[in-house]
Amino acid sequence: MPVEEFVAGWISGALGLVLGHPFDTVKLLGFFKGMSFPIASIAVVNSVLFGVYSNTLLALTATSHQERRAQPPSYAHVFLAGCTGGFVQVYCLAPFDLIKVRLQNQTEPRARPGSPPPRYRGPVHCAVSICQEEGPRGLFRGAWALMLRDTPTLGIYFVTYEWLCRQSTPEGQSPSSASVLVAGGFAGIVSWAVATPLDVIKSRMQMAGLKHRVYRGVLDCMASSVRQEGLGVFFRGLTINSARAFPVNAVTFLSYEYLLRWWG
Ligand SMILES: CN(C)C(=N)NCCC[C@H](N)C(=O)O
Repeated sequence: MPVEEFVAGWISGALGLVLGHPFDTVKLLGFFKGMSFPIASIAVVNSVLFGVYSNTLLALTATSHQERRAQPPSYAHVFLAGCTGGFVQVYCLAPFDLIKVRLQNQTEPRARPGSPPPRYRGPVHCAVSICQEEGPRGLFRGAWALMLRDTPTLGIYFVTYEWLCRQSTPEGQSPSSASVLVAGGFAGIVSWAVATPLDVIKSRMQMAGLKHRVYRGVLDCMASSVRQEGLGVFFRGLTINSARAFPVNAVTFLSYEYLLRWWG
């Protein structure tokens, strides 16, 4: 199994995240809180995403990343490979994402005189506290919502990227840097626009019992949220998700492509 896509995914994920973290936490007035942790974690998650995506395409089309410019895979295969990568990366992402959301929801990162101490002192303390309070399975709170969010949207993510690259690149040639940046950025926007409703539900499931009531499942969380806040609740954070998604994914795809060209 070629490993270069896993390595390129790891590095490109870290580079993309540095750009996106302030956007990600501004939704919760957090800015740069908990940044060091996601760099390591999302780099690993991105490595799994791009590695599984590329190797699934290899299994479906018998073409390597380099060969795919001359023999482009069908969009059906790209979508299926993207969904597979999206499904598998949830197993890595779920604990990391839960810890990130819990830390970002702490508006008081450090104890201040007269104010209650923050619930979690950092990512490791957060993980240990969740395990002690809920058992290891507690680290996968919200994983179903994450799986429903990421599996289809990552198929859309890679299809959008491939389609936009092909629209701006002569047949059989590699896309230019500008094409990769634009295609990656819009792939991020389109996929996050589709993902936002379940992203809202996912975050509520992850904060259940702390900031939201405990839900009986994804559907209960959706119904309860609509009852209390209307259908608009599903689009909370859409603007910031989209503003963040363009630079993050433009850089992610550009660094991924260049690392594989350099490697290949
Ligand atoms: C809609 N979703 C969940 C995605 N498009 N995920 C893949 C992009 C991940 C990238 N590190 C980011 O944070 O945007």
